[in-house]
Amino acid sequence: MEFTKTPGWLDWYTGPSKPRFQLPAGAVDAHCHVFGPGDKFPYAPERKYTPCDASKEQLFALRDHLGFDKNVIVQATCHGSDNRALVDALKASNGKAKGVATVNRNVTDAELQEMHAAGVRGTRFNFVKRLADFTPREVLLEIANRIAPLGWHVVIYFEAVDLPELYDFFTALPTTVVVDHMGRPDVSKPVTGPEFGLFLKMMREHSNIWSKVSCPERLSVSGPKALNGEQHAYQDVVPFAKHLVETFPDRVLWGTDWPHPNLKDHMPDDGLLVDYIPQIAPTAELQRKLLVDNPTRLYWS
Ligand SMILES: O=C(O)c1cc(C(=O)O)oc(=O)c1
Repeated sequence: MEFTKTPGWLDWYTGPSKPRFQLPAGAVDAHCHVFGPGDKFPYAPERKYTPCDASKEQLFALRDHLGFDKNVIVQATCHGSDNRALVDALKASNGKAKGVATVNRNVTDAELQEMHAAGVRGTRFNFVKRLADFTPREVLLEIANRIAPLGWHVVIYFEAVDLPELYDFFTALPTTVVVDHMGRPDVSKPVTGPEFGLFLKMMREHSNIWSKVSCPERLSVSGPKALNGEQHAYQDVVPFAKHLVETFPDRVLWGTDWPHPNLKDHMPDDGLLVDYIPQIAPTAELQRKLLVDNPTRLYWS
């Protein structure tokens, strides 16, 4: 099938730099995606955007170039609940990738078992309105109760303004819960303010809730951008991510978010995104927890 990219689509950055920051041995890129290729794994009819292709081979080449050991591949909304591209990538990874799928209530136990065997360890619930249609809470809870016995967790993606309304649902989930991209804080507001304060309270009071401290390139208002050798990118996001890493060192994950769906402003150099990490995890111990220990515990044990 032939697909036409969403107008204005930015393709991922080719020829990323070699990071100056040397990743610790066993580091995991714990949030990245594969897109298609569309002629083999068609994009879902209900998708909200049509991306460029981003294959498993290209993802694994990036992993090796940046110095990561493994990947956690997260089902992208452009594939809906058709997890074939994800499962194909997991099976081709020689044990070097685990996955987070998107399932609906019609998924069978046999399908869940098959995904588990391929390396899926979580399911993703999306509350970002521009990306996914609304699913009733009772359906999501039903899915969470189905996947819990497999030892899977739930990944949630939402915007900070929606947290007050979603708070009770999130904190009642029966599994480990991993928040994508810090719950998308408005970084022009203070890190000590009430909006991020609610997110911090949720993490403080619920030890099953984890956060990915990823996507500064999405959240930053001030920049500077991770381009042209910039070693101090996305200054305005640093206090938010650093606070989470230092306060909850055993419940944070980091990922590139390659191939960076729906960026409108610029496409970062992934090598420089890796160079952003020591700004938010300033010690070797914090870096090891963020990049090695935490993702290994959640996905490989
Ligand atoms: O902010 C986004 O547009 C976005 C989209 C997706 C997806 O479409 O799955 O995943 C992400 O992690 C981020």
